[in-house]
Amino acid sequence: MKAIVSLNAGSSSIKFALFTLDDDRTPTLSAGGKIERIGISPRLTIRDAAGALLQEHDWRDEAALTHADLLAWLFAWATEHLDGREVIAIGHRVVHGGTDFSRPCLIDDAVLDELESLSALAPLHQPHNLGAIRAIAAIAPELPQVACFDTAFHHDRPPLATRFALPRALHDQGIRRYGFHGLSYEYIAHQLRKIDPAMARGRVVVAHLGNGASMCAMADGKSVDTTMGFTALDGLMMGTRCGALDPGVVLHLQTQMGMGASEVESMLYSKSGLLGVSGISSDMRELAASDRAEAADAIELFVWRAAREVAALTASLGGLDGIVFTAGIGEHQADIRSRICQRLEWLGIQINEIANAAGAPAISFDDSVVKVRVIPTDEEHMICLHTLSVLFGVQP
Ligand SMILES: Nc1ncnc2c1ncn2[C@@H]1O[C@H](COP(=O)(O)OP(=O)(O)O)[C@@H](O)[C@H]1O
Ligand SMILES: CC(=O)OP(=O)(O)O
Ligand SMILES: [Mg+2]
Repeated sequence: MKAIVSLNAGSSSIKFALFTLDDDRTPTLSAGGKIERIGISPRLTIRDAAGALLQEHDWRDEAALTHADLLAWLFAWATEHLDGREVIAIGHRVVHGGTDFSRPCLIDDAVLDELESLSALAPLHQPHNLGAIRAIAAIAPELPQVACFDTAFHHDRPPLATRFALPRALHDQGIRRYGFHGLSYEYIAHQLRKIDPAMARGRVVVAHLGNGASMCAMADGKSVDTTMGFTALDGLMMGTRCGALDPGVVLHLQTQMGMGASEVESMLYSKSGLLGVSGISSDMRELAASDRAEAADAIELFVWRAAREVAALTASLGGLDGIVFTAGIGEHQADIRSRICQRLEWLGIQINEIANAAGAPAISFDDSVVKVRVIPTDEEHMICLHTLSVLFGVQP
């Protein structure tokens, strides 16, 4: 049986899925899993389509294990467990597509070189995405690999939303707001159309709150604005990233405090956010379980910034009909959802605390002006559909 593999290397995780194809090329999930907490204490789980556990592994306190180490482990596991399935292509999430890549594409050396030149704009992601592609090309040079871009969903936003108030020439050189998490937003837009078509046609803010976090303002399922910009540093506070920051701080760190560019980069990408403010962890579950004041400060800032960005995106949309929470924190941490919504009551949001705590899919009261939903994201599914579209020309 033919199969497609989707690989999604995030900043703190590698998610993957194996889909088998029936005769008319419809994909069915066969197994999927994730290695999470990379850089802290990696943990792997692989499940079959029914959710039954196939494999579990804990690399306790092995913070030094890299994405590449863990990928090698995963290949070895996959090779042993393909059970006669023939992998016909691998689809990858590639975080940055720059100005040129507005749709998924087959990867060749020229594409790889161009994507490599964008690595500096996504240092927590692009090197892992491209590293996986190169590793697979070395083992199976004939196997088609497809790049699916996080930036593509935002490509057709109104031009205003892509512009920085910088000299015009810089925009033309590609220094503009791109936006990320596009595969997740595209999947949510598809799901929302099925689950709640009226809301899908309206003005919706999708809050992708994971280790990386951003929000997308969607009108009729299309991105009109988003919180991330030129890089995945902008916007919300994240696990280890600062989010929106007065650029004067960067100048001050360099000119007055003598920090070099790479030191500043490492501070903004890897030592800030929840980790930087709490001094405890980048992992929201750990902070929620902590009774230390620093953990509470970090969570409060995360919530406050999130509520502020929902309001900003509401201005971009000219009003708000719905909010969708998704990704690790958005799907699983009811208290964070509740606290963000409480700060937005003035917008007409009435959250049903019982439904929210119970993990229900709709978490606002029926008469809430703004409807609030939780929809689990599935970037791997979107990657599979895009890979099929590149191979066989069927649009997702
Ligand atoms: N049940 C859960 N599973 C995964 N992540 C969770 C869960 N509950 C809370 N989280 C939080 O979600 C964040 C990870 O989100 P995720 O979307 O998996 O990240 P990534 O950006 O690496 O894809 C962490 O802060 C984690 O603590
Ligand atoms: C773009 C981004 O921040 O991705 P992730 O959430 O996977 O880190
Ligand atoms: Mg992610």
